[in-house]
This record gives sequence, structure tokens and C-alpha cells, in this order.
Amino acid sequence: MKVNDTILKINNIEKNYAAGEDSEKVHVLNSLSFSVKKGEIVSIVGPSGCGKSTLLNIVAGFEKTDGGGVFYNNTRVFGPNSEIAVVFQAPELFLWLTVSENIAFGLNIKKEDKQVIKDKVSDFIKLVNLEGFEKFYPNQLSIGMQQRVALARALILSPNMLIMDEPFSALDYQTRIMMQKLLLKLWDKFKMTILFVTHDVEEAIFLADKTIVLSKRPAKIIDEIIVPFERPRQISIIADNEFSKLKSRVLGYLM
Ligand SMILES: Nc1ncnc2c1ncn2[C@@H]1O[C@H](COP(=O)(O)OP(=O)(O)OP(=O)(O)O)[C@@H](O)[C@H]1O
Repeated sequence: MKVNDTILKINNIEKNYAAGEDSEKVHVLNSLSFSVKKGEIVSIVGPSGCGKSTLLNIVAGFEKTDGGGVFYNNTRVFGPNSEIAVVFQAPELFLWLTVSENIAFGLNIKKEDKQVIKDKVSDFIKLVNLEGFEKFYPNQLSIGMQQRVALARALILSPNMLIMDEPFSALDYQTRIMMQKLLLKLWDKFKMTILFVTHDVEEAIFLADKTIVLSKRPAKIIDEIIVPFERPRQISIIADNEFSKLKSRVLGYLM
């Protein structure tokens, strides 16, 4: 597959939920279509409850559609795929495992060679700046550090695609900026495709090549914005005039 080839195609997907016994169905996704290129970073914003997490869960293969389809590398998605990793808002680490053991988890399941695992874990600990914390347990770490463990645990398996559902929303402003910079550093190294949901419009634009704006439920796409800034990006671009215009454009839909 060439760089810039389409890796993900969302084709007219529909999703309804039964709100409860005998009650009417809730129409969540309304004929949603878009595509993501290999190595692209795509952000999704939209009003609370419009169906963003539902969309990510469908792409990750955790939920089924009621119409249309999701195609990953031209193959219909019917369930989870080991090439797609998911990072949630809460780091969801294994509380009884240390930082190193959490990061090694997937490689241990795959029964990789012990020395390979040790070396890879050591590399990833360095990449996410957690040297010195190898033997700590999750509850001895800040949420930002836990999220770095979650990122390392996901990326050590070399996924082609990373799906992130509001990954930094529980963090304070400074930590969030630090995590955004870390994510871009990791993307620069691995060039994985990233699809992420955020409520933070600045984050949506700063990180992404393309920002998709969803309407209120049932969600349909109301804008697809190509973010023109070159990479590597510095956080100072948020003061740029062009950046402010894009931010106003997105906020205009959400306010
Ligand atoms: N498993 C489920 N069963 C029934 N309804 C559900 C289920 N999951 C989500 N919903 C409903 O679907 C709608 C969309 O939910 P979803 O979590 O996808 O929205 P969201 O855009 O991610 O919200 P937020 O921005 O607040 O996180 C909501 O009305 C929610 O109540």
C-alpha cells in the first residue's frame, strides 16, 4: 500500500439503539461516510451525545452497524482487528501489573521472545518518558503518566491505526499540551493512522490533517476541514491567524 492510500472507508453507516424495552429506537448515526488515508490524523468533533464514541466503537469493531459498512484496507470490518489499537479517556491499565508489565502485556500474550520484549519495553519506556517508573503500579502514577503507559502499551504492538476516544480530556491544560506533543512525536516515528474524538476544538485542529464536524444526533457530517499546517507543528501555531479562523469555523457549528 502506498503512503496516502485510503486505509479506512466509512460507507453510509447507520446506527440505532433501542433506548429500552418497548421504547422507540434512538437514531444515532445518519448515513455517515468519510475516508481516512494511511498515516493521516483525523479528528472528530460534535455535540455531546451525537454519536462520536459510537462511531469509534463501530470502526474498532466493538459495535455493529444497522446499515452501510466500514472497510479497513478494503476489507469489511466485522469485529476487532489486531492492526487497530484503541486508547480510551480513562487509561484502563491493569492495576495489578507494573508499568513495564502493562506495556509488555500484548507481547507476552503473543509469546514473543523474552529478550525482545525486554528490549522493546525499555525502548517504549524511554519514548514515553517514563524512565525510573518501570516498577511502579498504575495507582502510584498521575493520570497523565497512566495515559503514557496506555499509549506505550498500544503502540508496542505496532498497530497501523490508533483510535482514541477523548484521550486527554481528563488532563489539565499543561499536561494535555505535553501529551499532544508526545502523540505527534510518536506519530512522527511510527506514522500510524490516527482517528480520534475530542471536545477540545484547539486540540482537534492542532493535531489533525482533517477535522470532521458532526451534527447533533442523528449525526451526519456537517463539515470536513483540511488543516493546512505543515508538520512538524509547534504549539505556537494556535496563535496563528489561520488557526483562529479554523477554530471559529468549527466553534460556529458547535455553539
Ligand atoms: N449501548 C447503548 N445503548 C443504548 N444507547 C446508547 C448506547 N451507547 C450510546 N447510546 C446512546 O447513543 C447516543 C450517542 O452516544 P455516544 O456515546 O456515541 O455519543 P458521544 O458523541 O460520544 O457523546 P459525548 O460527547 O457526550 O461523549 C447517546 O444518546 C447515547 O445515550
